[in-house]
Amino acid sequence: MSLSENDKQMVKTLWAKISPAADQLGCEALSRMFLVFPQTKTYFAHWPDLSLGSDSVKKHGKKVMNSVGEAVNNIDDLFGGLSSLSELHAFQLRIDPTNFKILSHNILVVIANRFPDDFSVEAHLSLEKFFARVALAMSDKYR
Ligand code: HEM
Repeated sequence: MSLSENDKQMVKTLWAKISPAADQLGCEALSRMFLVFPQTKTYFAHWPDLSLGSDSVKKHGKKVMNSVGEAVNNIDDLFGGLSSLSELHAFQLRIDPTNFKILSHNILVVIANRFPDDFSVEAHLSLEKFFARVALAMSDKYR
């Protein structure tokens, strides 16, 4: 399933609106992921503190959302744009790729929660498709 021009425009417009809050969104998305899907915490056992809104979670949330912003900038070539991150997660970090869907879902939830007025049915659909592509692109180097 590929992104239509309309999807791309929708994602870019929504991102322009929400990106000033990206750090906060990233922190909330990770915090939710750790609480709701605790199996994801095993990859971060080396962090001193995985609790809701800890410094490590804040710092990492910022990094993750920076790369989501980069993905929006590379929306016409998501696989190219995310290839080195995919490689890192596949070969150095050894993350099971099913987890990409879990994190993407949590990012979607926090966007809906923090920006309910912008989360129209159309925006939801385009964002859902975008994150499905991001998750797929992040899984690309595993093969
Ligand atoms: C949308 C999907 C994701 C994006 C865009 C993303 C992005 C990133 C970025 C930018 C880094 C930092 C890389 C660096 O320092 O060079 C990173 C590190 C990391 N990611 Fe991801 N990530 C994603 C999904 C996941 C998932 C689902 C997991 C595990 C459940 C995960 C586990 C890790 C771990 C363990 C690190 C290293 C953390 C550390 O420095 O201590 N990532 N990720």
